[in-house]
Amino acid sequence: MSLFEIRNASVRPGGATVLGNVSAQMTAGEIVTIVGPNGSGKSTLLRVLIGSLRPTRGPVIRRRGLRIGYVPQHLRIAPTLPMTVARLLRLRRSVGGQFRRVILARALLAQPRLLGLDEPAQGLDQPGTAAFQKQIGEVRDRTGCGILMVSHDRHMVMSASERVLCLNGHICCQGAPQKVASAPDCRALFGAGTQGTMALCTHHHDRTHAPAGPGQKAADQ
Ligand SMILES: Nc1ncnc2c1ncn2[C@@H]1O[C@H](COP(=O)(O)OP(=O)(O)OP(=O)(O)O)[C@@H](O)[C@H]1O
Repeated sequence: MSLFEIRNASVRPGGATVLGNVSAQMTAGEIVTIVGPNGSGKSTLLRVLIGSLRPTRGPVIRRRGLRIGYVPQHLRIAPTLPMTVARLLRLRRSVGGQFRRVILARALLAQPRLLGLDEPAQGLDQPGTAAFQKQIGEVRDRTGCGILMVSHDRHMVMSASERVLCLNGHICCQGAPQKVASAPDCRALFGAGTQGTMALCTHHHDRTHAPAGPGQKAADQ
């Protein structure tokens, strides 16, 4: 059985469509990455799938009793935490990668069956990214949990994922990263400036893409 399934879900905070008619599912032990341009709704979709945001329309069905761990894109330290500002800054600066690993370890304490990671490689250098990527694979192999990530990092996408969801307000296409990486279609979506580094979609696009960007309406299907 799937860990979750959403069918034709839409998210319209304040009336503007951020996600339109999105359907997705994921099975246990899968590593899936959501990619897309800035503002294409990746974090929003992740939040819908892990249950921290209710879609405006469409059912979200989760496996009964599904334990979910989540590492958000922006880490907020509670202002009430007894820590000096100097110590906090030192922590963030000196151990950016380790800090992320600690947050991941904390998310794993609850032994989640689904782990949502929003930009887990953010702030990591290449060795840090490679180590993190290895850790993610080990976590999956050890626990069998499904891992759902949002990432802009090509190495994370290409090496760590088994399936890629390409998003631009709706799911444009999905598939194995190595299968979709060479597709020319997606260059238009990600822009020529990427020189194809994020050209991750090979599937036929059944609609033209509106330019993506913050504040712009996504195509609602
Ligand atoms: N609660 C909200 N109310 C209004 N607009 C929202 C809300 N949440 C998200 N948005 C808008 O939806 C769009 C998608 O946001 P989201 O953070 O999901 O995109 P993203 O693909 O993760 O972006 P990035 O790559 O920059 O992190 C943005 O234009 C954002 O401003």
